[in-house]
Amino acid sequence: MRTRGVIAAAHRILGAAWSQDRSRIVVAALLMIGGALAAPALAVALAWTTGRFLAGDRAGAAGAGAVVAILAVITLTAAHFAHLYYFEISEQAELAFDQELAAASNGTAGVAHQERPEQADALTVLQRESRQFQAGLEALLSALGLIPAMLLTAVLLARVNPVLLLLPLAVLPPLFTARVAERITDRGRGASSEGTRLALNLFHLATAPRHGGELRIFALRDELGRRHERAWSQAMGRLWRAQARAALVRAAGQLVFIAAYALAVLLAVRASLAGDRPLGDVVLVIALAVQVNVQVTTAVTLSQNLSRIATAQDRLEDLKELAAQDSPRQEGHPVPDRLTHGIDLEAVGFTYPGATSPVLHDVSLHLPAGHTVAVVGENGAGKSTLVKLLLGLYRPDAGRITVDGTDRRDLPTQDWRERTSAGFQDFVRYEFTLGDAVGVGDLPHRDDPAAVGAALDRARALDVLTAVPDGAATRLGASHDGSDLSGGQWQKVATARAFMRPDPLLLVLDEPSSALDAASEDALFEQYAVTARRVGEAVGAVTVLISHRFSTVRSADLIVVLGHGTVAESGTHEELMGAGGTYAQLYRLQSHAYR
Ligand SMILES: Nc1ncnc2c1ncn2[C@@H]1O[C@H](COP(=O)(O)OP(=O)(O)OP(=O)(O)O)[C@@H](O)[C@H]1O
Repeated sequence: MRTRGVIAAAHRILGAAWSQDRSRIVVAALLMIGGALAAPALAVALAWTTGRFLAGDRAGAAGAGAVVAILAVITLTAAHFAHLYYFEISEQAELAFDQELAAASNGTAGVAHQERPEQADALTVLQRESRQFQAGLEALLSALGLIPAMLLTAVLLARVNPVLLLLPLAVLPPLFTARVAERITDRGRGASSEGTRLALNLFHLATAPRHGGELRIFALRDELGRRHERAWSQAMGRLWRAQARAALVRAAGQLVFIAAYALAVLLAVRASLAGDRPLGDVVLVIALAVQVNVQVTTAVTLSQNLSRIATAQDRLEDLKELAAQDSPRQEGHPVPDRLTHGIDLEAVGFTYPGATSPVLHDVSLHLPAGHTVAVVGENGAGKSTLVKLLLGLYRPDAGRITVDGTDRRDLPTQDWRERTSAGFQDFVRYEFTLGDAVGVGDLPHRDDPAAVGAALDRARALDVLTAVPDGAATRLGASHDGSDLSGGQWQKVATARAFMRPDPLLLVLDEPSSALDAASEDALFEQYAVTARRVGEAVGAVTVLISHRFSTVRSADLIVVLGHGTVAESGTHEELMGAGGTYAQLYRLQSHAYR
């Protein structure tokens, strides 16, 4: 057990809760302590009731019985009332953890850390652990009640017979076998997880509305049903066998405690028959011995929970440390108001975290200020990677990128970000109102209907506004009972978001028309050319467009063809056609296909 880590975690949880609302914590702690002490007190009251009853003291027995009832109510309800007091505070602990995790995850300059295997794994584990933090305060408050309750139980048992102090030792075998059983069940879960995943996937396939058409056309219902049943029964068979073995192991451990329990009761009975102790002691031992089992088991579970929280906390700190190595640059060379020269890539090379070979190598390019640049190349050529480097989401491993002669890394990250905009290929579907889903592209103007309307117009997406029931106020996405958009409509919203910032120095559109119909695509590119010209003239912006449609890229001022991770060709449409290389071949191929 990592005692120091656990103490640090406990200190942190209590400290945060204390600073939020002392009085609630005090009341919750008192209720937990009261509830926990009521259990051994109940055993005493039972013994007392028995004694009074045997003594023929009816009134005394009735009074003691009333105390039993009151203590029983306290035992059963105190924890629930305590929960009402600490519930909100413990939810806050989870929220605080989630926020810290989100900050560690997204508070960096780039996104590379999220892809390094060790950090990606830590993130996945921490996302699952977040619920633990909500339970942390409850665990601590329970521990606060448990300690005096265990002490009181020990004192009461020792008074009957000091040998009974050995009872907690009898709880250890069941605890040990419970852990072994848990491991057996875990292994069973692991062995059946592939089958369970497959079965769930088949179930999802068979029930998700969007698969309905295909399933009917190919008459796959029964076939899926058979596969689902096979996968499910295979997985459940394994799990059942594991659980049966685990139950046997658990029962073996419990037998040890049952033997010790019987022995303890026998000791009390013998002392009572010998007239050394009152008969009430037998009742006391019967009730207390069960509590010893509960107390020790709870203590171990609580310390395991706290240990898990401590581990999660350590992981989060490690993640924060690693993320801090890539913290956004706050100061540096000021970002120019307008570009006069442009953006240069000088022998840039890049390898994804965890990958063995570079995606880009020796890329040298001049992207002139105020010009439109089109990037083309086959799937996986590195086009999206190139624009992510330009946007500063990844850092080049080799070479550098300069903005009007200044290394991009010397520009304050936030200032550079504010002068860039992008429509990504894997854009986000924000389930906000339509207005917000567009407006967040420029937070200061998020609530400005004119700015949102203009962005929608630039993206040729005004039809989305009229297609939804409440215009810009329509909540988007399935999670709101709102209007779910089509794939093309979502893409139009993403492009409109990219057009929100009024004067970007770098505007990137990565395949903005992949989901659009032909008419929408033409309208978008027509409007894109207008926007590119406008920002080019206004601030010398460089607009970068990635597209597989050669007819749309031909009008770009510069066309860059990527191949084998580097620049294969670059020039204007006319120059590249004249050179008769890859571009010319592909262009002819596409125009031939269209004809
Ligand atoms: N996050 C990532 N981690 C590791 N490898 C990646 C990652 N993203 C892309 N790659 C790899 O880098 C290469 C270039 O990918 P990229 O997305 O830049 O290509 P692209 O030219 O934009 O392709 P497409 O035309 O299909 O969109 C591919 O081989 C891809 O598998």
